[in-house]
Amino acid sequence: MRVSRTPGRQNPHWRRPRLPYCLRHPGRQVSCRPDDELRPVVMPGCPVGKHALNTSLLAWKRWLARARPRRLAPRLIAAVVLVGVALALLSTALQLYGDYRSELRTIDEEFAQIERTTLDALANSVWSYNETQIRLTLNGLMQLRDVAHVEVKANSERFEAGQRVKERAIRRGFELHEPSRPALSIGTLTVEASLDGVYRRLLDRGLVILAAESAKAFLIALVILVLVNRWITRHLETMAGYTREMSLDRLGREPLRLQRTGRRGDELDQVAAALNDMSRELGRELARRTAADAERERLFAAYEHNRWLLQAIIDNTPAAIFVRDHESRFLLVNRSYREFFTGGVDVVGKTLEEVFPHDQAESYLLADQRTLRADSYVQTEVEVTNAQGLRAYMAQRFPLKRSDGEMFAVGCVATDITERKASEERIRYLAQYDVLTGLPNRTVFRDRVSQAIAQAQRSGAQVAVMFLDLDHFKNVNDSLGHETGDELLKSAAQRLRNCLRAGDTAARLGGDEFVICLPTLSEAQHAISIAEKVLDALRQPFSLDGNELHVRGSLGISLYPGDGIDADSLMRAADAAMYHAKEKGRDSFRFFTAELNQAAQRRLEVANRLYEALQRGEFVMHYQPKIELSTGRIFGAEALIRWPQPGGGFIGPNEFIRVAEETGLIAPLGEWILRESCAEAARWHARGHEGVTVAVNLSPQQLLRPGFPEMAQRVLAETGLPPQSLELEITEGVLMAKTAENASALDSLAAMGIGLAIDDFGTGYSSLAYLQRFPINVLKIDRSFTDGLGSDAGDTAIVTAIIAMAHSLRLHVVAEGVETAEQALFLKSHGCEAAQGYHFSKAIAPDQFIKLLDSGLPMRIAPLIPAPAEAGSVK
Ligand SMILES: Nc1nc2c(ncn2[C@@H]2O[C@H](COP(=O)(O)O[C@H]3[C@@H](O)[C@H](n4cnc5c(=O)[nH]c(N)nc54)O[C@@H]3COP(=O)(O)O)[C@@H](O)[C@H]2O)c(=O)[nH]1
Repeated sequence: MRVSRTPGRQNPHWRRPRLPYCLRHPGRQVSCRPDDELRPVVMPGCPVGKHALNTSLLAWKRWLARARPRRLAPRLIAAVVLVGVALALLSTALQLYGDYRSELRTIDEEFAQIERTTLDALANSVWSYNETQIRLTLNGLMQLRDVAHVEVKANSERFEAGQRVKERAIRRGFELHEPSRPALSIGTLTVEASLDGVYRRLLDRGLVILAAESAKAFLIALVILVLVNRWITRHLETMAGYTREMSLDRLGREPLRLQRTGRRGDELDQVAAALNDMSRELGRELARRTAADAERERLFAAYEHNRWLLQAIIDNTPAAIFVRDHESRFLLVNRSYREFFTGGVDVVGKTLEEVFPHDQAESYLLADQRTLRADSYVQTEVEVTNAQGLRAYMAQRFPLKRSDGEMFAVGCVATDITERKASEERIRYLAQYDVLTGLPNRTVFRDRVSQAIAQAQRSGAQVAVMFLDLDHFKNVNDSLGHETGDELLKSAAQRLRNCLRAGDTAARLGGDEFVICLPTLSEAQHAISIAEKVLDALRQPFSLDGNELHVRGSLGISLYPGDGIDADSLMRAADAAMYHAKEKGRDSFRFFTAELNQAAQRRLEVANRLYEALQRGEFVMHYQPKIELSTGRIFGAEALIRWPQPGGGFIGPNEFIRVAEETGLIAPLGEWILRESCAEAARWHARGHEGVTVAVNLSPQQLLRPGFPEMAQRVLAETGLPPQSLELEITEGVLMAKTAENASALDSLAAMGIGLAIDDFGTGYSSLAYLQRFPINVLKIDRSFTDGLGSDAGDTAIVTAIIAMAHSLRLHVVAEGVETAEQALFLKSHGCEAAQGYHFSKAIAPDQFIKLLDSGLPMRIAPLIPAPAEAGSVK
């Protein structure tokens, strides 16, 4: 880049300020902007006449500026010549003046000489009146250089020579004295010297001097010019050319070199050195600035990139982001903010009041101010209706500070928490309500009962707590499926609600268990009427999925303060009363009593002792023989668990299996039962009773647990029992629940060779479909049907039908609960392959069972061994 000769137009660094000026007041500057052009302006209050004059002066100045010689040498010559001529004139004038004075002195000396040499002779000539001599003397005087006229006056005589001079003459008169008497004047001599000659000589000499001086001055000027040109001007031109040619890329690189010999160190060298210094410094400065510019450009590019990146990030972040200054003016917003809060409109530069309705703007402003006052994060929740509907946002404001610590704005990141809030609401709901029925759950119910108790304590009223369980709900679930079961629970819950007043609470504890709280009960009779109302409501048929279901309920009632003084004790009491109602024939209600309290306490005690009993190995297995009816041979046994109690007797499985299921202990307990039964059967085999099978009852929860088939396989491997010698008894309900998982587990078990029997067949759905679908080998007729054989036509018909159906499906049939020889004979005559029951043997201890096997005797229709003491009696 070259340095411009008119830098103001091209290069801002070299720009010469061009100030506007007033045409009327050219010397006066007026205020201007940096980019103002030189332009005439008229200042107010300037007389028009002066204005015109100033315009002319300006024009002249410009003309002179243009006409002024550009080169230094001619100007120098002119100056030297002018000065030389002036000096020559002065010197000539001085010389001429000296000559003039000298001429005058010469004239004076001539007059003195006349006085000395001529006056006495002339006085004698006059005294003697020697006219010729007088005339000769006068002519002689006329020979003097400047004498122009001489005149002698004596008495009346007058003698003269030359011409009288009227002006520019010096006249001198001399007295002529009588030679003998010097005091006596005899006449006068007047001599006139003309100055014309003097002047002429002076002029000639002046011209000569002037010419000589002028020539001298010219020569001197010429010499000066040559020298100045040689010593100065050409170097100045070199400097000018160097400066003109100076460009940004040559700065500091090519130093100025003058064509001079030797080291002088004079002003020119100093100027050249200064120029080189300047060029070098400028070069360095340029390099520094270029580097700075490059760095600035790099930084700016980086800044632009970062800004773009930041904007891209904040625009693509799902959170809404804004920055507002002290005056609530938006400095920055991202795309999400525009979408969520301003309907897509860009609001940067606008204030809150310009964007939002007054109330909204006011609340946002208050939040901003709170953030600035607090000087820390401030979190608020905002609800906004936008294109996505009503959304909730969590706005986290934070103060923004400058490097000096001064707060200048509020930043905010607002995240959409609509889903989270909905989830929280849902979690809160789930924590308090039963999803299926919408009724409060146990936690809320306990709370309501506690509140009711607190209120009753003040008012002296009673509080009733009811525990309701749907009778045989399990059967509905098992036979019609869970969906229908769920629908039934929902409908039952609705009916419960309909039976209650405002202020009463109905809740679902889980499964088919409901609880009701009646606060401020004035008398127990009111609880009875509600209980009857509830049971009556349940008695009305339920129409679900095209089925008409008849459901009953069992209901227990406890009262505050008589049956308990807190929510838990009242609920336990109502639960016990409900069990009592079930035991007493269902579809009824019972109040809690002291005896029930004992039973409930016992259930609690069982639950508490169960784990320790398992750890200590307190359980034992008993085995009930299974008889082949055609031969009377014992071909297997059903393993039945017993819990012996100190002092004799057992706690029956009916009492603790359900507790084990409720507490989750059924898993380890079930595994122990399987291992113990398989080990025992392996012992039978070891004693030579190969082929004798053992049937183990499976709780529904056991089969549904993942890994059950693997566990069974492990147990068989550990005990050495062939899989074909193991039969697992499952209920119909197990097959109905979670069909896919069951099918997989049952298939695995069957694939191993384990036999599968359906226990209590006939009490559930009795579906042929699942018998075909699952790998079942055996049907066990429930003892409730066996019980009516021969006496109850219905039971007899059912049993014969089951036997026929099982055979058609190529299944073996085992009749349970055979207590009489008639029942055994009937079953045998109708093709039932096997039976078990008290008629043959109760469940007996392992050693007894081995003895029975070892005896090798076939079972007969009549019992072979006397019935032992009641093994299942409950302690
Ligand atoms: N998951 C497991 N359940 C088990 C296990 N052991 C037993 N049980 C289940 O407990 C219920 C009660 O069993 P229990 O008190 O042992 O009663 C069994 C027999 O004693 C009884 N029985 C047998 N024959 C007769 C009879 O002729 N008359 C009569 N009144 N009762 C008789 O029946 C019960 C066996 O029933 P079932 O299982 O249906 O074959 C009971 O439901 C057991 O299943 C266990 O180890 N695991």
